[in-house]
This record gives sequence, C-alpha cells and structure tokens, in this order.
Amino acid sequence: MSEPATSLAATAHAAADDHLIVCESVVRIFQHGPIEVQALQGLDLHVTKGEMIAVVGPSGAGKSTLLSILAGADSPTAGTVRVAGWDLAKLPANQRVGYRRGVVGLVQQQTSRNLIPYLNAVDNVVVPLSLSSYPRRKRAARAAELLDRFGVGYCARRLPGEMSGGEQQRVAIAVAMANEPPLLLADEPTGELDTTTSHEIFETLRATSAEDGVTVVVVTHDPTVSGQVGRTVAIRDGRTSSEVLRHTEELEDGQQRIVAQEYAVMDRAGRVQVPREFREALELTRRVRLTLEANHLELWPDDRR
Ligand SMILES: Nc1ncnc2c1ncn2[C@@H]1O[C@H](COP(=O)(O)OP(=O)(O)OP(=O)(O)O)[C@@H](O)[C@H]1O
Repeated sequence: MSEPATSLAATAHAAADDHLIVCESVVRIFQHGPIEVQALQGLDLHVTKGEMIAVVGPSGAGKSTLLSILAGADSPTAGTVRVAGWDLAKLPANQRVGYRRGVVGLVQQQTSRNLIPYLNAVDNVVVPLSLSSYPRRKRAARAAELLDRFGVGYCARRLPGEMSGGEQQRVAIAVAMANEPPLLLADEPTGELDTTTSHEIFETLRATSAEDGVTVVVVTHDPTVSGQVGRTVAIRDGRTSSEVLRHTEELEDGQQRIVAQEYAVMDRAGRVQVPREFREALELTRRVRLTLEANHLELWPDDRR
C-alpha cells in the first residue's frame, strides 16, 4: 500500500503546467421553471497528468455534476474547464463527440449502464473501437487483449447478464480504456460490489493509472477507497472544501507509514471554509479576528461579542 501512495503523492506535487484537468470557478445552475439549483458554485480543481484522485462529499454536493462536465456530457454555466487542452466550456457540439470518444473513458456505478446487454464482452469492447475507426480486422484481437489485461479474458463470449458485478465492471473498464483515453472517470464504480471485489476493482484502476499514466478521477463514498489514493478532494455545497494529501514517511526503525494531512482549499478570491468542528469548538460565528504572523495566520473568535 505504501508504494503507490508515495508515487501518487509525488505526482500530485508535479509542475503546475502539467495539469490534465483545470477547473476554475466552475458554476453549474439547473433551472426548473422558477427554481434554480446551484449544483456547482465556483469549484476549483487541478489534477496532474497521471494522478489518481478520489472525490468525496455528501449527497447532493455536486460530484456527479462535476463528472458529467468532465465527461463532456454536460456544460458549465460559467467558469473554466480544460481537459487535455480541450476547453469544455466553449466546446461546440460537433467536437463534443470527438472529445468523448478520444479523451475520456467513463465507468458508472450501475454495472448494467456500462455495457450493452445483448452483446458479449468482446463485442462490447469492439463498439468504441469501431466508433474510433480502429482497423476492422484488428478489432476483435485488440478487444481480447484488453479483456485479458483487465483479468476477464475468460468472459470474452459471455453476455453481461452472465457475469458477476465485478466481472462486468472489469469489462466496463476495458470498454472505457479501448481508445486509450488520457482520462478515466469512475462514478462510484464499486458502489454495487462487495468489499473484496471493490478492492480488486480499485486496484485495477490504480494499476491503470500507475502503469499506463492515465489520469483517474474516482467519485466514491467508500472511505477505504479514498484512503488509498495520494489525494482525496472533498466537495461540499458545490465547492472544493478540503483536500487530504497522503505520503509515506520512513520511521527510525526503517518501517514506513502513510501520513495523511488535511488542507482547506482557498479559492481565487482568498475564501477558505473553516470546518464545522473547528467553528463549533471555538464558537466561531459571523465575525473572526485574523492576525498575520511570520509564517502563519491566526484566526481568533470575536472577543467583542
Ligand atoms: N439534471 C438536473 N436537474 C436539476 N437539478 C439537478 C440535476 N442534476 C443534479 N441536480 C441537483 O444538483 C445538486 C448536485 O447533484 P449531484 O448529482 O451532482 O450530487 P452528488 O454529489 O453526485 O450526489 P450523490 O452522492 O447523491 O450522487 C443536487 O441538488 C441535485 O438535486
């Protein structure tokens, strides 16, 4: 467990211009008649090429909305979203198809939504290959190779209904990776699976990131999943509220341990959300006092209340 965490944390700190994903002040408003729902309210997120991150947050925080935008299935109302140099806020409809076929692979929670139920595993993987004009003669061999790579070569001739949930998710990853996209998005990919199978699927995603240099964004409620990546980004009320970075530290006896450090995320206007438990512990309410010290800030309760 320690090695991947080290390399992922290292990639998290790579050069700023090495970002595959750049989200700045992203807003997404859904309008239902007179009612407006602000699903994303100025979200900032940068993800380095080859990094794997987990996105967590309470129900309704905006995680799926973010993933839909990154997948090219939805557009932001305002803000900047760039993926692999594609400007998704301004992407014309006729280029959206090219983006979705070549730049991004998507694995969803419901195993049944990832695969075409009347096609066997090989034919499911052949579908994206045919859409990208991969040479016809080589498609079946490439599909078989991908199924082998993700450990489900033995399912090649089975229909999705003849496979377990874990096998279906592996085939779904093979489908998502068929055209070698630089970005793999997974929305609760282990949500319908038992703990052991979840762990295996997660390991597969991690290997894809580490071995093939694919950037992976996983939305998850599973704390064991989020605890195994170099960076976990928490979204609250449509904004990135905090990030946990993990790295390995060597102890005096040569043993290694993983150290996790939580950071609040500051937006471009300098706004930081103070976690609720901190606010409650010191009874911080509407007004706080800030003092600048040599290498840190102090934030004090309002003593004039
Ligand atoms: N198509 C839509 N039309 C209207 N409102 C929407 C739409 N999609 C999402 N929302 C709203 O936007 C907010 C964020 O939803 P989103 O699905 O992104 O949250 P989430 O963090 O993925 O939640 P969950 O963990 O429950 O899947 C919610 O208030 C939701 O009701």
